[in-house]
Amino acid sequence: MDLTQSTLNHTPAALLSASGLSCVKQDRVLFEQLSLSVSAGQLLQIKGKNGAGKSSLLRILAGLARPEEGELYYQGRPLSDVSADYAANLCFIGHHSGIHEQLTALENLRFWRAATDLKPADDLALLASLGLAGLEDIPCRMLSAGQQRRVSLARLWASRAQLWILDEPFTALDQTAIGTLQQHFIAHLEQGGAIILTTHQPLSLQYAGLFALEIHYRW
Ligand SMILES: Nc1ncnc2c1ncn2[C@@H]1O[C@H](COP(=O)(O)OP(=O)(O)OP(=O)(O)O)[C@@H](O)[C@H]1O
Repeated sequence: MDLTQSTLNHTPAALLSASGLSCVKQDRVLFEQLSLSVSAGQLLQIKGKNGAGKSSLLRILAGLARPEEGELYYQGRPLSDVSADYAANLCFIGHHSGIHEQLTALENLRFWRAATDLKPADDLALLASLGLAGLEDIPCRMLSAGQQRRVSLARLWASRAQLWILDEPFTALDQTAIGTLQQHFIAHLEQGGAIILTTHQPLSLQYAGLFALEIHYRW
């Protein structure tokens, strides 16, 4: 089983790299000796069947869970030494939308800006650009699944983080929204950003810096 990207390195040129990662859940080894790296301008897609361990890997890469074995490096330095810098330069959006359902779309964005120390900006215009005009003041629990996902993803337009880690970002989105998001991915990558994501949908991006890593399901 090849769980090592061909571009692997831990030099400062790599924004995030990992070596020898292993993860065990419920006595099942999801993956072991997994190594990867992502640099500015690169998008790394984590592939694998349901239950293979993609979300578990993303949580480890985001610093939200610890691997059984292995090391993570941010800009060539052990993640544990630079965790605050890493967190400040990371936008993680997990499987669930991560929005507060009792709050409106606008309140969610403002809450998130405050929590991440971002300056106030024209969130009404941002929400309108994501097809949410007229829905800004409705509690998010009353929005559709795709609309809630759009509110969640609005963070990617507001964030200054260089690294995005996204778990199934296209879930519940219609084709228009998927197209808008993919264009935004390209713009982020062209500006020196980096993205690690999972998706069960084929990526239709025309971009040179795309890489993939497959986690093979293990019993
Ligand atoms: N918190 C947990 N406690 C126990 N087992 C867990 C936990 N989280 C995940 N697992 C198990 O780990 C395995 C991998 O789960 P994970 O969510 O990483 O898979 P995935 O590849 O993202 O799947 P999918 O494509 O369905 O989203 C599953 O068998 C799951 O039951």
